[in-house]
Amino acid sequence: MNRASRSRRALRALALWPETALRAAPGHTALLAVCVTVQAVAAPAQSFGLARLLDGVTAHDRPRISVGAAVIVAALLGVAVVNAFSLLLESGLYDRLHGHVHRELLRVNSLVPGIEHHEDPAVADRLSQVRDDVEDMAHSALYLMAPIATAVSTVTSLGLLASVHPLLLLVPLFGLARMWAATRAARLRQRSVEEGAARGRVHRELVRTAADPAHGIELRVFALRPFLLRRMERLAAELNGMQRTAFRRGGRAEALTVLAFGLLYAASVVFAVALAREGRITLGQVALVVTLTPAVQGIVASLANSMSTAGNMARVFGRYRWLRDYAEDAARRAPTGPAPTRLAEGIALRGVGFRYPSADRPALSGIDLDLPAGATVALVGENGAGKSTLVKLLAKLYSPTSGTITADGADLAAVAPDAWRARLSAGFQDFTRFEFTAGETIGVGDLPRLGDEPALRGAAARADAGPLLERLPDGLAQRLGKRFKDGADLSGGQWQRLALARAFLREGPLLLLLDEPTAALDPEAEHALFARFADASRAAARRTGGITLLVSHRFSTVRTADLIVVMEGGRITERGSHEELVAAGGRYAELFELQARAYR
Ligand SMILES: Nc1ncnc2c1ncn2[C@@H]1O[C@H](COP(=O)(O)OP(=O)(O)OP(=O)(O)O)[C@@H](O)[C@H]1O
Repeated sequence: MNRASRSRRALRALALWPETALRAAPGHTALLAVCVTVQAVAAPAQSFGLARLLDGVTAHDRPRISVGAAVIVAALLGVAVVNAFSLLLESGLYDRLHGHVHRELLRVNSLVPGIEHHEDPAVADRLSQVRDDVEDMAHSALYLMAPIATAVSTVTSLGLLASVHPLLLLVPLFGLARMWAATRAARLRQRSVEEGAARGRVHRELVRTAADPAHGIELRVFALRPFLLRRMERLAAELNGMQRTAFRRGGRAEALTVLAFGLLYAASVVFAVALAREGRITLGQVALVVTLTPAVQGIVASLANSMSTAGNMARVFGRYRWLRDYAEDAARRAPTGPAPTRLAEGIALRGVGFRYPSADRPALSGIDLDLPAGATVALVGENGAGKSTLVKLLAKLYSPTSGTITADGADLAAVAPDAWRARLSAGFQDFTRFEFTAGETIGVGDLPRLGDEPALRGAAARADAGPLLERLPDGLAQRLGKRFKDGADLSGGQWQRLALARAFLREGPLLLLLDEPTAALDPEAEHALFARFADASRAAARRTGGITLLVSHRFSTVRTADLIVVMEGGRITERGSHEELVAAGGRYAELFELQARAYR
């Protein structure tokens, strides 16, 4: 990308800075801008007042003395009032922007229909950077005030200095060199942050793994803490090294310009005194130079800071803008076709292949499979065979890299992902532990029925979670999660039953995806649960043609399915009913026999 288009992009990103503040809290932003303007004018106004006062005293000019004193007092009072008021405004502005940014990121993230973007390391790094930028974005309205203040005080102070002698404008002009050095230093620092993004992500992941109580047991059993610590230290040392180099390179030029600026500043005071000795300027004007020049130094410093803040904000909002464009583009490209309301024939996969963006081998190849309407289909196969990948393709979380999936002949590629997912329900082995109330934990499986107590109890009963609800002191209203004082903690199996109840809440889904959702239950409990569920869902399946796709390693459950599909290395190797597959004497029969023997 050339320099012109880079600048255009930076300017577009920069425009989002005030736009975001004004959209989140227009009143607060405008009032705070007025406050900082008053604060910025106050210092030069006091210098001006002092000059008037001194000249009035030397010339015995009483009106001039009064004007000088009035300007000083007004500036002092104005600052006092505005300081008190802006404290209140600042916290309100931060809170509003913080809420706005979180809502906006959630909105933007939910525009992306699939989860492929999490697999692309470049996209994942940028997403992680945007998440890290949230605090900067939440503070951005406050950061915006510094450039406003700087602009106002630059104009007033430079105007006053030029009124004494135009040559004095050389001092702030030299300040531009300082600004260049500060901007370059900030750019180097930022570049080192971006270059270290991948390492930073791994480091954060390691910290999360080490600190998450969920991993506490394995960390202790395998004595993993020192191992994790060594990895973290190595990554931290690499990151620190990159940052140190950037700081050193940027800092040297910045220090030199600070020194040179100080020397020029001293020269300007000597120059003003010389002018006064020749009678070309008044005593008040000397005082103006002496008191304003330190302020000018401050202004130049804040100009440099504002430039570096603006550079930082251009990058922060640039990344956010990229995410927004990416998500809006993904949403625009997503199909919009309607989803079927019932299935007469079923779902057909033809020549379906899939390769994860980061993988060099396909996870699925040449899958030809018919899932008949109303059937219960079990997927079996060893770890890594491709079962979960197939489930994710059916949920439209990924799109096949080759082949087609059709529902009653209609290509799923043309169906809006949200519309299709509204017809699905799903339960996974690595389910989410929503730390809401027990009722809500089930109810999020079908948001319109979040508060429908009979429906929640029905789903809980189908997942055999009824006795669990009875044992909870507040029943459906019981808060879950040990992080809350009144929260009940559940065992892995209990959490899993609630997740299963969530999957069973939606009435008559066209496709119920159950990817080892009962792995934490014992085989008998799993078998009993599915036998009961199959009875209960048969009537609904007849009505809507809904298909249940179950992934399980438990053959006592698998054998009850209408159709069993065996997968190996991303391909289907066998299919049929339990009896057919056992009679065929293939891999299924072998695995079934092995497991049956273990239970005898
Ligand atoms: N996000 C991913 N990125 C890259 N490769 C992946 C990803 N997820 C899975 N794979 C690979 O795809 C292949 C199929 O994995 P999948 O999870 O579908 O297997 P599975 O049959 O469900 O296994 P399990 O019984 O262990 O759950 C494996 O080789 C796995 O390493």
